[in-house]
Amino acid sequence: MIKPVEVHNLYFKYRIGSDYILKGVDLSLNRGEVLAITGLSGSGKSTLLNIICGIIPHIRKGKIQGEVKLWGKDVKDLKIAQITKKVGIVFQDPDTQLFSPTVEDEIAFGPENLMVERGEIGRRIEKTLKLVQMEEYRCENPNNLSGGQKQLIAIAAVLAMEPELLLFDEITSQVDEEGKGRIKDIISKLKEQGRTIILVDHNRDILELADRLMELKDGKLEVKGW
Ligand SMILES: Nc1ncnc2c1ncn2[C@@H]1O[C@H](COP(=O)(O)OP(=O)(O)OP(=O)(O)O)[C@@H](O)[C@H]1O
Repeated sequence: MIKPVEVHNLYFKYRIGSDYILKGVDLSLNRGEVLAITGLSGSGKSTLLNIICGIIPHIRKGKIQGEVKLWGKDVKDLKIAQITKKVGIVFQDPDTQLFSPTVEDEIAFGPENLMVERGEIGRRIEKTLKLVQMEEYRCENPNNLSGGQKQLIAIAAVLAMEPELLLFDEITSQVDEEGKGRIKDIISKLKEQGRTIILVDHNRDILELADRLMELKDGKLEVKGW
């Protein structure tokens, strides 16, 4: 079966800053697998996720060597719009991801860009708001929500695009304990649905949801736990 992600001997350095951040990363992810990645601050976890979703090198530049394949295709040969259809990323800070006047508009934005039909967008709004248990906030301005609630909306907005691969980059680091619990429940449900996920996190409860745990250390991915 074609793998969603295959990375082989990946080296990467930013234009500014002379050292390589990634120094021979190998990674193979199966469909339906939940992979967790840990590592010290600055070890390159976000950099790796940004390469997998095409932000690097399409938006942020740097020097990449090695192979990165999504569903068997080299990311170099894919346009960012092609990657966005299949790979969704949620960042640590929801404020970088929210900009619409209402929660509903926010969730509709991604599918609208993907030219999804109006009725289907409505269904996706209902489905994702239910999953993150934020139905009563549909008409709110996202700016009026708490940090944890904003993160739930950022998750819903990405899920509404129905990506085949989800990347969660420290999505619990700016939310309180209740928010962490809710995000844990959401990831559990996504796992039950057989979604393919790479999550970077420091929260043990979240990491334990993964099928596999790896650590990014000295520029390489190592098997860390189970
Ligand atoms: N746009 C950039 N230009 C130059 N250097 C960068 C850029 N973004 C990140 N870096 C550097 O690359 C290294 C890896 O950063 P990255 O954010 O990938 O690490 P991380 O493991 O995700 O860290 P954290 O856990 O703190 O989020 C760090 O030394 C960082 O300062």
